Amino acid sequence: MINLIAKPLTAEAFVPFGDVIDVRTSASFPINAGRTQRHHDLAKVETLGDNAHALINIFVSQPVTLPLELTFLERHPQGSQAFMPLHQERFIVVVAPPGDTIDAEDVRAFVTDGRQGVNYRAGTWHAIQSVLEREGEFLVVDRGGDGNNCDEFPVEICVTLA
Ligand SMILES: NC(=O)N[C@@H](O)C(=O)O
Ligand code: NI
Repeated sequence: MINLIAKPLTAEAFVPFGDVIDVRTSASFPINAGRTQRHHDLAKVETLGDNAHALINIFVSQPVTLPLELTFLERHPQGSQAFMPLHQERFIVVVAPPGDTIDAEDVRAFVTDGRQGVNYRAGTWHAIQSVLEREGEFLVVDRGGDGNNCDEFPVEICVTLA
C-alpha cells in the first residue's frame, strides 16, 4: 500500500504530469474592446491517433470520502485530459509520470484549492475524478477517436489530507 498525504497543488510540482490551469497565475490580454481578459492557451491539448478530435464534456461527480483508497491509476495514451471545476470545487489529484509501469516512488498526491484545474498530458497516470465535499461539475476536455485510450495499472494507494 502506498500511503500519501495530499500536498497543495502547484504548477511547478505538476510539470512532470501536465499543466495547472489558474487565471490567478496565467498571463492574459484584453479583447472585446477591453471588456474581456483572454487567458490564452493555458494547457496543451493533445489528440493523437486515427480520427482523433477534441471532446468538450461536463462531468458531474459525487464526492469521495477520505481517506481515499485507490486500487488503480489510469492513463490516456492517445490524448490529454483537462478538468476545470465550474463552481470552485476542490479535488484530489493522484499522478505518476508517463511510462509502461508505475514506480511507487514516483506517485504524487495533490489537493486543489477550488480555483485550479489540471490538464493531464497524454500518458500521465492518474486517479479518476475525485471531487471533495460536495457534488462537483467539471468542464472536461479530452480526446475522442479510434482505438483504446484508457489503460489501467493496478496499484493500492491511500490518500489523506494533512
Ligand atoms: N473515464 C473518464 O472519462 N474519466 C476518467 O478518465 C477520469 O480521469 O476521470
Ligand atoms: Ni482520465
